[in-house]
Amino acid sequence: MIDQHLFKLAGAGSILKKLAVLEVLQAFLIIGQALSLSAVLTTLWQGKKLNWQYLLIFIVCLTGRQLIDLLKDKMLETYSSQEVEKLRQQLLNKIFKSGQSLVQSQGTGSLITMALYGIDEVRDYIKLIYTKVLAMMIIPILLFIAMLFINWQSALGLLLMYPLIVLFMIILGYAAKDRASKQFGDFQKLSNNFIDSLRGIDTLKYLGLSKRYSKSIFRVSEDFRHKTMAVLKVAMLSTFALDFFTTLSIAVVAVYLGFGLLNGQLPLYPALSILILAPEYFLPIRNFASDYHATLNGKNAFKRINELISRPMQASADLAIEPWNSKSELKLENLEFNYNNQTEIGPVSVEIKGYEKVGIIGMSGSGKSTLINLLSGFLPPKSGKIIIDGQKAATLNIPAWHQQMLYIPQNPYVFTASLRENIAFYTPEASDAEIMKAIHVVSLDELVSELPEGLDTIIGQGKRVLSGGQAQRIALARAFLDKTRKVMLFDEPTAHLDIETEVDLKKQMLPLMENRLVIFATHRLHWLKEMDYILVMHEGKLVQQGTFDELTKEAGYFTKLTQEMRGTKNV
Ligand SMILES: Nc1ncnc2c1ncn2[C@@H]1O[C@H](COP(=O)(O)OP(=O)(O)OP(=O)(O)O)[C@@H](O)[C@H]1O
Repeated sequence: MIDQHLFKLAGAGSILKKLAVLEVLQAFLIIGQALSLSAVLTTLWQGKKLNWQYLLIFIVCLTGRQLIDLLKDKMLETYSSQEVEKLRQQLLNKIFKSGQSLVQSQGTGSLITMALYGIDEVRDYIKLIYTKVLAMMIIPILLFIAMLFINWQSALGLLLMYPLIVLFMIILGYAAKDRASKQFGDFQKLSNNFIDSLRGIDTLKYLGLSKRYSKSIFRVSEDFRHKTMAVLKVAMLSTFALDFFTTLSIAVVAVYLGFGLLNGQLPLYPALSILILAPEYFLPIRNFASDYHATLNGKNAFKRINELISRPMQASADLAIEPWNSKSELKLENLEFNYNNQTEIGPVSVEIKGYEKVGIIGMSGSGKSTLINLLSGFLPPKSGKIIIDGQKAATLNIPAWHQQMLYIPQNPYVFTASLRENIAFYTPEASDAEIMKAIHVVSLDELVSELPEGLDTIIGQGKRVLSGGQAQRIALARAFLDKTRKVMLFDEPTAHLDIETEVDLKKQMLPLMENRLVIFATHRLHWLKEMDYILVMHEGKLVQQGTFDELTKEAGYFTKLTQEMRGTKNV
């Protein structure tokens, strides 16, 4: 019913001990409040003077109770906020460290939901469970003992109802739990679906499919609504059942006490004390039950977040590798990778040296991006050997390797930040003159002159949006500014540019590629002539490798591929 991880949070033991002490104190105050109020009412009933002493005790107990509630709230607010912040940090670390593999497997929407709403729900979950469970474990026991001393028959009567209530709560709790986890699953599906449709809104609009897609969102939302209603139905049913049973047992005890009073077998004071204590005796369990359903989302979110945090991290190798230089070597031996145990990529065996320019060519889906991702260390190989700088490594997920890499993907990300910050991404210390030079090299001068605040204009999502080609030129300008990183990984860096712009840009890019290791995946054949060595990919396999001249002389797949490409593409 309650996630055990909750009690394993740092500092849980200490705060639970403090809360337990406060609950015990509160139980005594409840007893004091009931006894003093009964004493005041009894003396008034007997026609005597108002007993100020008992009234004062009553006021002190009542005020003390409220103050303890306030104190508990404050302690829990501070504690839960601290703990969820740590949890959020751990989750974000996991997301950032795992990178694209985690985002791809979980979905962006689901991860956003988890890091924002999920974490907030965990905060409520911690607060509710910590106080309510303790109150339920401590207060009824102490009140029961007090009632045993006041009138043991009534105390036993009230006790009899307890197992029935607990049993009922367990049954309904299980029913609600099942429904709530389905509801949470739907919530994640809805988030992914929504983000997905927002991202693809242009395509949907152009294809005239936005209405059909909005129906699919409507269907998922409706599913979510039905599942939420199912949870609420069980929640209401259990609250009703609990209220019914507790009210019934209090009524039975009240009738019993009433007869005792009428027969003169029971004095007013104990009868009144029991009557005041009886609802307090059931209050903690009622509070727990009424909030239990509200905490189910928190429980599901907490479970999912813990699962994500404890997912094994992609292996990384903390090798101290030298900055890449003209003598450096990278050897891949039978490197293999597969997506979800299905699509096989590899085996790839290749030796890359110094400042070579290595082209990767192949049809769409042949595995070029996957090979680039393996070389960048963003994906972990399934098997094979990597030898970098004479050192063996199971993966290229090596911090020292990343620090020397310039990576330009097919769709470079433009951050919502100023144009200056976006361009000086690798080199925040770059001067405006250097940035302007980089802008000129990648032919972005026109864009800068159009922007109202020049380099200070905020670009990216929600601000001035750039075209695909402009985003790629920003990525190239970033690379241009950095003189220290010696490894360049290009994944079709000019895919969004028209051929004229590309030819212009190529002139600027070629000097940039000098004295660097360049790995360049491309569809465009004219780049291949600039490469020292070419890897030819076909259906996930490295089918040929060699220099441009060697490959053109061989009657292999490369010749067929280039012929096909010449027939369809500009070269
Ligand atoms: N995240 C993924 N999950 C499952 N399969 C994937 C994933 N990414 C790529 N694939 C599959 O792996 C194969 C190689 O894809 P990859 O993106 O490496 O090809 P590519 O040559 O770069 O294609 P393109 O030129 O179109 O970018 C394809 O069959 C693709 O469907």
